[in-house]
Amino acid sequence: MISLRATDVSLDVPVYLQSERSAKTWFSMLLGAAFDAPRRETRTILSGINFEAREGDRIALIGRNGAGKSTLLRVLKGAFQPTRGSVQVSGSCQALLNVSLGFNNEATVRENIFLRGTAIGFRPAQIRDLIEPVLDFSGLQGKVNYRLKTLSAGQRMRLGFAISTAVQHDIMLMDEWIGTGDVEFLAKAKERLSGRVASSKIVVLASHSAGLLSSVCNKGMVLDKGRMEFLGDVKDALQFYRELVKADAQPAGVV
Ligand SMILES: Nc1ncnc2c1ncn2[C@@H]1O[C@H](COP(=O)(O)OP(=O)(O)OP(=O)(O)O)[C@@H](O)[C@H]1O
Repeated sequence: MISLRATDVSLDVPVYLQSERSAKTWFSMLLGAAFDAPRRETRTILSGINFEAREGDRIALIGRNGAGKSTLLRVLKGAFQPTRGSVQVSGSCQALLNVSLGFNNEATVRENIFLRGTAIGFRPAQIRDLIEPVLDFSGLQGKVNYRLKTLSAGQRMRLGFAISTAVQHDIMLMDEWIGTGDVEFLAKAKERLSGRVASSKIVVLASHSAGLLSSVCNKGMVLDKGRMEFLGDVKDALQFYRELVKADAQPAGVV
């Protein structure tokens, strides 16, 4: 049985704040910048998140910039350890969060397929079988022995995308759709993602596009300042979010 459960998940991170400078001269400002010790504070980014996703659930993560969507995806993937609470994952999990994770600029394309494949959790034998399909999908057959740093940004993105999506998993965690790359690759990438989403048992997708979220997802979770404010049908979640934003835009004192 495939499932994804977050139990009372909270995440605190340390932040280092530089004190406000009101120096009168550029020299005292320079001295302040060099010698003022930053103040350490703890900031809560996620607070008390509880939910369980089961087979067939496609959850839209909805919220303003900085609400905690990407952070929650990273905690679900295990990239960040929650400060309190726990995450239980049953099934294989693919995260499309950072397509250049595990890349090394000095290594060749072939070596990077190994590096990235290892970072994702593939075994060496599995990675060897993936080399040809990855090169084929990314259109980089002619560049297999080139160093990564000689590739364009779009070619690197193609490579990262081709590796990350090479294998179908049970659970898919995604942050927006990949926006770079040329028109031809974008069409290919969308087709592959649609296939992966359709064959995944559980999907969690963070995006600001209401159209995309309502076409892919059946449930929606609204995050605000790291708290889960709503979980339910995706249309109700989008409506809840619109009202939340509208209420905050009202002048003080207006109900
Ligand atoms: N490593 C970190 N240290 C300190 N604060 C962080 C760290 N990572 C994220 N934050 C803060 O956590 C909050 C949530 O960030 P997150 O990237 O999860 O937001 P988001 O909802 O995905 O936003 P967006 O829609 O802009 O992508 C933000 O206020 C951000 O500044």
